[in-house]
Amino acid sequence: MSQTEWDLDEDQEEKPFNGKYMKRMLHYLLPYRKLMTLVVVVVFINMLLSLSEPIILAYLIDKGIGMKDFTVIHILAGVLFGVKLIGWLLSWMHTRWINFTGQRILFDLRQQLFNHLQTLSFRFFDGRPAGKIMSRITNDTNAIGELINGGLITMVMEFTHLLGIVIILVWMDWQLALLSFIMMPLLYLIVSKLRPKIEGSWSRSRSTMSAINGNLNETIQGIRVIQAFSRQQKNNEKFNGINLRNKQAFMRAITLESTVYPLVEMIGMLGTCIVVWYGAMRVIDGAITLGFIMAFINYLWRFWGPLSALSKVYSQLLSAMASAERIFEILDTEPEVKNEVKARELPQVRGDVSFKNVSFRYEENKPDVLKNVSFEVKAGQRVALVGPTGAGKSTIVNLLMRFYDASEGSVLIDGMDVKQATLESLRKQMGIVLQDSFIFAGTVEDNMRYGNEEASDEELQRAGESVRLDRIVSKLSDGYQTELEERGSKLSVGQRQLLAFGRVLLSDPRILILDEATSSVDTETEQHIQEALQKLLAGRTAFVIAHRLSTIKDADLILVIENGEVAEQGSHLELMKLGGLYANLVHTQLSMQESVMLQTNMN
Ligand SMILES: Nc1ncnc2c1ncn2[C@@H]1O[C@H](COP(=O)(O)OP(=O)(O)OP(=O)(O)O)[C@@H](O)[C@H]1O
Repeated sequence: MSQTEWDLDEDQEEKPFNGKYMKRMLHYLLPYRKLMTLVVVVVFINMLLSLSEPIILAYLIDKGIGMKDFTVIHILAGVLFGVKLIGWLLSWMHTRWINFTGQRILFDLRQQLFNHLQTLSFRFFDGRPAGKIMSRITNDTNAIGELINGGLITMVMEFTHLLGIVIILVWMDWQLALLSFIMMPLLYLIVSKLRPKIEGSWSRSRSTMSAINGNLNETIQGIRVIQAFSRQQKNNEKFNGINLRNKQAFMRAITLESTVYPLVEMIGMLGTCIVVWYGAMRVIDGAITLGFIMAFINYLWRFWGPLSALSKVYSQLLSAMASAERIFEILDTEPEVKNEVKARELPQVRGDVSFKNVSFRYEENKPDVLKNVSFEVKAGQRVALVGPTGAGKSTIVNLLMRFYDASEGSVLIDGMDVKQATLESLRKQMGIVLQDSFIFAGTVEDNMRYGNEEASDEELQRAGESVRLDRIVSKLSDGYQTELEERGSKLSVGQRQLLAFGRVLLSDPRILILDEATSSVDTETEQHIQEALQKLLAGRTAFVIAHRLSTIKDADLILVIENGEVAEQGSHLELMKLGGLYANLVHTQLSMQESVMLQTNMN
């Protein structure tokens, strides 16, 4: 599935309320419970202060202006100012505290996810595009952070605010209060009918935006292939389609929203107008005072704010539920390959390796990729793994590194089952160089020291010289301190390979795994690589997924893998004598080489 398709097949944006997830989310608040209690108290006091304003105003109108009492006017104006000032101060405080805890919670959650992610086994990453995992760590943690922090406080604050207003309105005049709520059923009907439509359109707008991002990502990553195949026109059409869908979804959402909310406000206003009309008449009747009706109307104005805030928090809550489900799914995934309870440190190994009747499948209910594989390798031997593509060569080294555990049988190092060793002590003694070595952003030295930070400068220099990296480094602007970009894009394929050799040599593993590069480099670099390789392999048990006849011929043991089985094993001479699959492979390669040489000579 392409990135774009994954994005169009967007995860659900909202999920019904789930008490279990809510409890788990609230757990993240626990370390900050004291501060949060303080926030709730401050918010509550602030709400009381804010609710007192219309009443103060009413007194000011009735007792001050109405009775022409300047002392009351002075005092109440001062009180009003004081209330506003304290309110502002309290708001400043609780906003600061909420932001502080919000950031702390986000920090904790992101850190926990990142730490956990690094422990997960390859199988977890096999079936998930990197973009999706990244979006979980960024977007989904944000959604949860916003809810457990701002959202919950808003909920408490606005709910008590709303309750306070209703109580005051009923306390002031229950008949007038009932009259002002006359439009509520109609409002409820409109909002409950239209809100899902608005939310749905926004959700579509977001998911099409995500598809736009996915498409951009795929285009940037694959720009070489796109241009090489001249696919720009086709890509434009595809992008146009997604872009159009995004525009339409946005327009629908904004049209609905700009119709519905003014409508809601107008209907709300109708209720207020009825109160104004009826209240004004009662003021003239002398049944109520001017200050009273002013305060009453003021509370009515305030009524809508908490309602719309609560409806927003509600959708925030549902989208946080969807995010929580995705995040907890990652956090609840146990690493498949992990230290057994009785795992021991693997002592310094000699390097004997044996596979005993090992079978393996990548997925349950799928056929075995390795079938009953057995072989013995003595310490210091060089093993060449050869065979057609998809035969299972990489899978063998994956099991040796314990990236996956064998489904049946056992993998032994110096006679000890790798499952009994702690992962760290096992992998510390192994080194792996893949065809396209991953280079991290940082300096050449950082990359060299990746497996052994404590190495001395001399060791670093020596490793660099051994693999002929020093010649490349001396041509770089800052030598070993030259900054490399992510994936080492400034370096050529051959240079990246030599750097990877240097990195492994410095970590000095007892067992080395090497996926020999198939891509051709110029003869000089090839010669450097071969020389570096000899240095690297010397004195270590080495498994080479070999493509070059020269490497294969030099091997102490050749394992010919076919359809997940060891079809033949032995030395070059033994296998040539056997005249089987290996002999055939060698003949094919030799005749290919001859025809290339013939062609070169003819030209
Ligand atoms: N992560 C994975 N999930 C599912 N199946 C996989 C996975 N990796 C490899 N396979 C399958 O397992 C089989 C063996 O793959 P493996 O990579 O070991 O072959 P290989 O001999 O190293 O091939 P090549 O020389 O092309 O690298 C193949 O059929 C492949 O499709």
